[in-house]
Amino acid sequence: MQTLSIRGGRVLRPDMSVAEADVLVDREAGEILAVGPTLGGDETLDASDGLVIPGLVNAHTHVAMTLLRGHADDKPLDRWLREDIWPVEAALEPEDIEAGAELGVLEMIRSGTTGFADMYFEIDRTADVVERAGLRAVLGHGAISAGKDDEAARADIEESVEMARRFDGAAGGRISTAVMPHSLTTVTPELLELAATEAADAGVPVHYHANETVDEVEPIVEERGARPLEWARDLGLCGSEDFFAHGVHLDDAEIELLAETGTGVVHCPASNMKLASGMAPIQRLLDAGVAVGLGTDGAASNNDLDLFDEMRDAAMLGKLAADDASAVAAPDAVRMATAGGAAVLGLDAGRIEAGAAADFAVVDLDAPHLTPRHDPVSHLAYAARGSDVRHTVCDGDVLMRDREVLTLDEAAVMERATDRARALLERAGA
Ligand SMILES: N[C@@H](CCSC[C@H]1O[C@@H](n2cnc3c(=O)[nH]cnc32)[C@H](O)[C@@H]1O)C(=O)O
Ligand SMILES: [Zn+2]
Repeated sequence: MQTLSIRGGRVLRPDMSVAEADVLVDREAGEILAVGPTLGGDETLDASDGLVIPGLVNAHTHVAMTLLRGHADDKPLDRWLREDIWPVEAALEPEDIEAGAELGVLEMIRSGTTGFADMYFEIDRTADVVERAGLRAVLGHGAISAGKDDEAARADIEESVEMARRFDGAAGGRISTAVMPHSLTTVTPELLELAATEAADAGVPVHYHANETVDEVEPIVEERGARPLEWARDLGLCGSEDFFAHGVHLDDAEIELLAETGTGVVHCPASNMKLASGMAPIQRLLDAGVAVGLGTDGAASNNDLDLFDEMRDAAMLGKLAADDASAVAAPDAVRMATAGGAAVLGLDAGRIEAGAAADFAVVDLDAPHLTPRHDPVSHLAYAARGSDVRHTVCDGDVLMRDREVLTLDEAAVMERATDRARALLERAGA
């Protein structure tokens, strides 16, 4: 057995307590063997002055949108998508997806993220990047009906189903998939239903956008006489494996429905603030026992893929939304970014304990903004940043050691993404 030992640091336990301990990993099984005092190993990672935390989970993103970072800011969702994003996305080529996914994955590894859910185009390219870069992902082809004739819209859903079948279990099991109809308002009811049936048939979840803005909720209430998630449940989109992004505008009955059905919600606080979509009722979701994870959404509405920012934003916005400073406390934010997201995505990760997947990050606490160290969990939620991550490990493999990413050529990735982004905007006439 090949072992890896993370030594000399402190460990964040599943109950959010912190203890001095080493972590011993079975590299081949990609599993944590033990957490305890001075454990030897074939290879060692230095965690002194550090905190070992579960790898962060970015439960909703469009990873190749890194190419559109800073392309269009300061507009609401509908106008932002229609005027700025969709026209450029129409000019995307497979090579762009690859370059953008490499950039996004690089940024995620650097900031301690080891698992993500991605809804985008050309997922074979993203799958290839994930395979090479070494992290975990739930991938899906985002399918949309808006702007397409019936036949093209149906073909898009069919492509999403086919991709989900093809890539489920890829990269030695690090990749799983979902059928991903874009949203409750941009995909026709017939095709939403088809997505649900086909996903069940393929044994994969459904992932979509829902209740992001008031403008999306109102037409459904008017046309269907039901709240969007009540209607989504009737279409078959609210199973215990299924998950959706946003859930900004939810009423009590919908929250109860989500708890009862086990449907996962991915909270994207930065995107919700930037597009002025609103404040999601996160404390109410947590109180009701709904499974909640955190997502950055795409880099064009965030504008980065740093889950540390998301933890802080979730805690801050959660308090504002509840008008209560005790709402969405630091441990809640950290839990959503780790075990919460892992549960939403169906990953056996998100906790540092024997038997769990060896997905973790070591946060360097030796920094002015993390001094003094009264409470490391408070620091994770409120003071730490992605750039404080020293090592990142996924599936027992070291993806970043001493801030050097080992699985991607950082300079080459940034250069290629810059070139492809420039050419893309030129091609799209943007
Ligand atoms: N096959 C589809 C692509 C859908 S991918 C997912 C889409 O979600 C878009 N997107 C990114 N962020 C958000 C958001 O916050 N709400 C809704 N859509 C978003 C993104 O730009 C992308 O077009 C097509 O033919 O257009
Ligand atoms: Zn999104």
